[in-house]
Amino acid sequence: MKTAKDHIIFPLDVPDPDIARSLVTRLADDVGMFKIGLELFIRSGPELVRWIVRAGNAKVFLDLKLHDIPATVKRAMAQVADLGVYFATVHCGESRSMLKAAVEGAGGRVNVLGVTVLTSVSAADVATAGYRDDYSQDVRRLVLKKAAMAMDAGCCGVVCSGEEVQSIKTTFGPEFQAVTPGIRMADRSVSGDDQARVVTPAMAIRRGADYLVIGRPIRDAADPQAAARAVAGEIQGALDAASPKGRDVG
Ligand SMILES: O=C(O)c1cc(=O)[nH]c(=O)n1[C@@H]1O[C@H](COP(=O)(O)O)[C@@H](O)[C@H]1O
Repeated sequence: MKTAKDHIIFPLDVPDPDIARSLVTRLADDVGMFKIGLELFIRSGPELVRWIVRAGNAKVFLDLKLHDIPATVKRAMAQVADLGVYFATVHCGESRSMLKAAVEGAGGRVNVLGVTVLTSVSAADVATAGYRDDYSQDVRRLVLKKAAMAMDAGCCGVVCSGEEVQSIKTTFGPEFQAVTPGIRMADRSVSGDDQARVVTPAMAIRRGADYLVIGRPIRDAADPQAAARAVAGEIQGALDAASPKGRDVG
């Protein structure tokens, strides 16, 4: 049975492995998973990934967002799978064969998530990139299209924003995992924010998100532990309020 903190993925978006280790130590009781992204991986490599996996009581998500020709993605994902992490990412991109290659490379040893449309991308960005009007006017349609590719390829789920998560769950069912970044507390902003499609922790849970990726609101708080606990409290409130028949839009 998942507890509130198990829904929280904390990204170790820091440049220094010592800072990352100290955050892991401080937050291990308050979040369910640590995410290592490009910044830390480029600096510290697989050794830090192995350290966090060994450190124990939280899962590890290696977020390298692979995007290349299928043969290259397959070989890279096979290396990721060797590290013993729980989640890894590949961009949904334009080709189903790249997603299939990622799943093949994973070989059932790591859960592959397809990244649909980044939460920093707005409808205007989608229009500028040349997508058809029905996609730029409703980013959700593009997210659903990419999620369908991910499911067809055998991904365990997708990364999407809280604006699309309910449609993902309705369309692809409860087992298809929805990981939702772009999480912001209702009462506090983040300086220089680059996220475009954001929701609160309670909204994400009510709409069906399985996991919330929440970085700066915890990392930059005066007391990151207290901030993580506040997020867990809000998640618990939303879980308690959810009806047994499913969650509604909030
Ligand atoms: O794959 C991701 O984790 C991801 C996908 C996405 O669409 N948007 C997104 O923000 N992320 C990651 O989620 C985290 C968000 O951090 P904050 O914006 O600080 O909460 C960062 O580590 C991003 O790399």
